Amino acid sequence: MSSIKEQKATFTIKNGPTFKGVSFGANKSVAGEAVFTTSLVGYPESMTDPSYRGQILVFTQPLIGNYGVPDGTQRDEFNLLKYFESPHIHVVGIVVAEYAYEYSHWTAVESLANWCQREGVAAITGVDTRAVVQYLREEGSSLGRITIGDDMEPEYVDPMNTHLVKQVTTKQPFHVSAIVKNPIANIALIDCGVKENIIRCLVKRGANVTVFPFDYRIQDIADQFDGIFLSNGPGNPEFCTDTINNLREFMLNPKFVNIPIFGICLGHQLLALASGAHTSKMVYGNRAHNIPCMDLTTGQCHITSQNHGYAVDPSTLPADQWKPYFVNLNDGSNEGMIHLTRPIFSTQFHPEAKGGPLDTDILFDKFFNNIEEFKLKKDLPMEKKNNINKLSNVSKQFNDSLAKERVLA
Ligand SMILES: NC(=O)CC[C@H](N)C(=O)O
Repeated sequence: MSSIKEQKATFTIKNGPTFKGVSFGANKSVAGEAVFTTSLVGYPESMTDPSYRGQILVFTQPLIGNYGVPDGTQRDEFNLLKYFESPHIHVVGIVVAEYAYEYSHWTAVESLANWCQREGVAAITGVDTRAVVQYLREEGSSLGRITIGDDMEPEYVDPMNTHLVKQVTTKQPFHVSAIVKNPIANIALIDCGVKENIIRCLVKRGANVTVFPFDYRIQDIADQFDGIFLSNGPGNPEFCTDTINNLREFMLNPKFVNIPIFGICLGHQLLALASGAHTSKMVYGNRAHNIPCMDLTTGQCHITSQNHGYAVDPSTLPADQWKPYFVNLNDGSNEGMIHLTRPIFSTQFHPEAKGGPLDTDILFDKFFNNIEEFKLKKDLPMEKKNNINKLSNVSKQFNDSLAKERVLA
């Protein structure tokens, strides 16, 4: 139960309506981009997803907080955070219709209110979130602010004008071990704000994962790995010029034509930009756990988890190299691309789905199949050629010398 004393709060959309409510979070007025998610569960995961950096998140699920907040420091067998997608909250504020002042769940260690207060995150309850969504759907994504009590109204700030990836990327490389005797692959992951469950989806399949900062020169180390992963992350993809340039150099180097790549969300957008395609801001974005996407190679529909405000324009994909892989069956937007000749593909949605449906988890298996094929193709001396377990030569010494979790500062 929360011990806060009731304090009024106001949620205002720039050039739009004002909503009066009650504060249940930090005593701190905030400004950011107002976005909404229609997901029914998963507020701890969404709020700690680095892709939400700088945003005010409006939950359309009317009752929020009823299952409290789990212990964000607990780690699993891979030393990954068990319940959170990164160690801290990335949204600057949350807006809910009805905050559940009483919570109950076997994993809960504190209330959503306490967590927001500890993390300096504003929270307002009593808002007609249906009206907020109606407004945002008509007018498109907008800036917003939450003002606590009689505070001075904070200036509106557009987080999309900042290099948010720089803020959330690991500051040094780190290594997550597969904890099996014979790891099946060494994967290099470019961290633009990676979610813990993406790393988990890789290590639980038996790969060692070395995570590099967003601007790490992937083209200098790629030949020591069996696969490259490009992570999700916040903000406008066009800000990540370092990553885009590195990827472009990588793609142009004939030495790397057989290396598998898999990119998710921002990773998909960066791969598209590196290939010469364009991205643009969507009207209000897609944030939900139930978005139908069709696999254009099979005609099958999958229900997907999403959180993005930008999209790739598929008509700008160089048609001699790429084809669209998935399409959104609600709004027709691009949901992925696949290379015509190389083992490279990417998705706009989140196959790791934390939270959300696991329909597209098979895409991680597809990435691992590509890795197996790549290992078979490797130009090894004849006597080693049939040894499919022959791993790339990333040095154990290098991995051992690295941090074992993301480096925040
Ligand atoms: N989840 C993500 O990676 C989001 C990608 C990008 N920041 C967008 O909003 O489109």
